Amino acid sequence: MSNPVIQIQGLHNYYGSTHILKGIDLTVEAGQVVGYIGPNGAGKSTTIKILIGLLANFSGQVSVLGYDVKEDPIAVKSRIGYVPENAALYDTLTPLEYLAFIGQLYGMDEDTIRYKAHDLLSLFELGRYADARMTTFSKGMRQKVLLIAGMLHNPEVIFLDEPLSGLDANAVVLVKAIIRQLADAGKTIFYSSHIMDVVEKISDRIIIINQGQVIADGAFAQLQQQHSGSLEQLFGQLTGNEGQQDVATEFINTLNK
Ligand SMILES: Nc1ncnc2c1ncn2[C@@H]1O[C@H](COP(=O)(O)OP(=O)(O)OP(=O)(O)O)[C@@H](O)[C@H]1O
Repeated sequence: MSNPVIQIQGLHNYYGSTHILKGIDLTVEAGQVVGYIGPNGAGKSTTIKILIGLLANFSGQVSVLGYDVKEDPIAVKSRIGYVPENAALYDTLTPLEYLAFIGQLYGMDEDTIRYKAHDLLSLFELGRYADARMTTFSKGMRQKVLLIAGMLHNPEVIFLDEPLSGLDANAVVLVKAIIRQLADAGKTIFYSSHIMDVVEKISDRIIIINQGQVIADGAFAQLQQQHSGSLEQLFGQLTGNEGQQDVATEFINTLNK
């Protein structure tokens, strides 16, 4: 392996006495789209927060773009992009004001921020809302602003936590194309999502974690050599949740009692 963008060795993390991440080892090269998937509570967001220097209560070696995230979290934060799940936007601001705030944090100059923010908002069909307060924005409109905020400074590595949340079908197609083209241009995309058919289609590599451990890692075609079917089916087989039809029947039987 030549020049890894993300390196994780022996990563463990606890919340209180609960052991969440139980020895994660990963190396990610530049130009890959990596889908990081797993059941609710598996530890995906926790891993991403550690990778971006937001969470320091862990043991093990973690570096991004060659910077140790514990020793040098500021260097990491300034070079990566992050689109958080369920982010609280400062919604009394307008998109332009919010993006100006984010751009300044990244040291961008005001003119660049203004024209980029304006153009990027227009490309996401939010141009006419650029100066509107975000208090009235729908979930998808907020998500679009968050996506732009995470990429505005054109980072080398982008971490996306459930990036398609609330987006309409056209915006999903657009974001998928942006992710693909960014990776083709050499950027690294590390993202977590529960939308299996999208993960299946856009990831060069899929990493499945369950209860804080990596249980599968490879291109979709490689994973299929051991477990045939769609990613959704494979996910069910590997994470022990294959009987969802029976669970649904039991759910309805319980409703009918
Ligand atoms: N701040 C916290 N304090 C205590 N426990 C936490 C905290 N954040 C997360 N956890 C616990 O850590 C575990 C992993 O959470 P995490 O958010 O990383 O999961 P996830 O894989 O992203 O799940 P989801 O798919 O539901 O978003 C869960 O059991 C969660 O309850």
